[in-house]
Amino acid sequence: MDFINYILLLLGEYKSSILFGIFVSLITFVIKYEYDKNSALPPGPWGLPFLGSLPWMKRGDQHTYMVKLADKYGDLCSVRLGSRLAVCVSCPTLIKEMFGCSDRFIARPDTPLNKILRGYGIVLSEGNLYKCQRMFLVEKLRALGITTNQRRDYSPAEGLIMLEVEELLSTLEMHQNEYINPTNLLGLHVHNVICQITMSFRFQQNDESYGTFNDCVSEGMKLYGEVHLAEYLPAFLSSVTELGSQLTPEYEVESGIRCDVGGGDASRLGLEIEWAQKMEQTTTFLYDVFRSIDEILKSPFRGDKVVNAIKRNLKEISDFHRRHVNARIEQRRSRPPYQPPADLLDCYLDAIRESACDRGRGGNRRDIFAGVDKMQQVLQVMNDLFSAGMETVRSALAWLIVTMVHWPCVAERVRRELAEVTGGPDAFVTLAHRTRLPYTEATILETLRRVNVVPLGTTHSNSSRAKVRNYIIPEKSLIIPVLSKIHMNPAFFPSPENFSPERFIRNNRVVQPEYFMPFGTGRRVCLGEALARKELFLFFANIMNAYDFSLAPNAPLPPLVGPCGATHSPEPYTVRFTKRR
Ligand code: HEM
Repeated sequence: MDFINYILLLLGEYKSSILFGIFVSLITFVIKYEYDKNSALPPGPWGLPFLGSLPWMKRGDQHTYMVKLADKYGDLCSVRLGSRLAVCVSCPTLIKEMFGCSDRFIARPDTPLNKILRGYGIVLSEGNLYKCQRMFLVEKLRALGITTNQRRDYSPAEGLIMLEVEELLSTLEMHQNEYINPTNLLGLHVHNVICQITMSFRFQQNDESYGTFNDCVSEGMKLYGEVHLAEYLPAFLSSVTELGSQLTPEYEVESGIRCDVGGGDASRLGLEIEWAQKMEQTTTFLYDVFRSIDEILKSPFRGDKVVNAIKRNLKEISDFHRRHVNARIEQRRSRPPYQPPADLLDCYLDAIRESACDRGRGGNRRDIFAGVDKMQQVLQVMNDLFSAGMETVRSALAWLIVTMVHWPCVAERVRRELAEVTGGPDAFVTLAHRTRLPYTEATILETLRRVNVVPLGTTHSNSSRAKVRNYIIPEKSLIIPVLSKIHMNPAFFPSPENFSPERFIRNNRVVQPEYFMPFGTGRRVCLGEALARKELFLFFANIMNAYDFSLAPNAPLPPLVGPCGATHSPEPYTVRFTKRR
């Protein structure tokens, strides 16, 4: 009893010292725990508690930050983005190993933005749905002649692209000798290629709806590719997750043919706007804390601008697709069944009908929709193909004009090669010419390397804890392939700042090293790679063959670095096209 009293007396007397001792031990424990946890991770900066390294990342410039990290910590490093761990990989062999071999690294991260789409579509889908959809799309694109094999024979896809090339060349003729920004014009025709493939539709010149739609797709890519600070904060994450789970399917399909597109949409849009508003509030708050007022005022994505951008974006894009899908469903009602599909939309509607018939007959054919809402899936695939397939190719073409203005000697050599093979500026360049135009093709590859249209690829994630090079990567980390670091690494590309198409030519043939990966690599390699390569070749070679272009006298050269969201595009510039004789 005396002993207990003695202890209590001591506790009373040294209360503050004991509390202090407990506090110090706790802090030491937390630091040691964090240290032990982090010591198993790939090297990287510690960052701030809760925020990680977010305050150091400029919006629209995260790829530069990732490149700097790789310079400092090596080709496998880690960085905290708020509560999320991101692993940046800039070793091509490692990227191939991680993305190519198993299913472990092919998931997509569950960021709030991704949650809004709830895994529909192709870019963000996972698991069984992803596998079935990828196989389905590869097969259907192949049927249109869109394969990586260099086929010499004419394919339907080449016909669609050539139609747009011809239209572009005649528009350029109308604007001869004016200084124009070619980016939107290129965008219109690239857009038409993907519109034709997906829905047999094309925009006309001066179509007013095109301008708005085009702005939405571009803005969507920009917003999607940016790191929004608020996306990575735990408190915010939970509220967004709640919103995500409330989103209900807006399309109902019965017997595989009815598409009810009324109701639900407004409430879904409302939730997404609410989400965007919350995100913006938090982002603005953090900006207020971490950046100077000047910088905030300069940011083009402040305040209601983000909310309006996302709002307009979602509405315009979904309205557009909904109109076309509805019109097609109507059209199919009045046409004889079992006609060959005209485009991807027809392929999908056929698949929906077939699965309904199969179910009706009690069949057990594999369901390519893996049990998800079919019409929602179709619409999101269309959306994904539009976004992924337009902005990338348009930016690459706009960059090709910039690099040709920067390096006129290369442009001259491309034109010489084209003249020798095609016979002159009045001829059309086709895919049959491709193998005889190695310098032209190598110039396209060198542009993709030098400007990096998709500098950070698309973020992957790991479904389970993984060990890589003796480091531990906790499950559901963000895995970022830093493609721009690889393409500007002097160990792979000597004097990387120089523009030298010759690095892709050996014995007069185009050779692409394994570490050149502008379309990513592995299981989730770009689905549109073959289409993009055909488009880039046909548009670029034909423009170069038929036109000279130049900047206004005394105009500065357009910079080789431009705004970057999911894609990296050039700053606006103007050039004058003159028909070659
Ligand atoms: C210059 C043009 C293009 C470039 C540089 C490019 C680049 C890329 C890259 C780096 C990825 C990420 C791969 C990964 O996750 O590891 C990707 C994915 C993707 N791209 Fe492209 N792309 C281009 C054109 C296109 C076109 C024309 C289409 C449309 C048909 C397209 C559709 C897609 C799709 C659907 C994915 C997601 C694939 C998946 O998750 O399985 N891309 N692209």
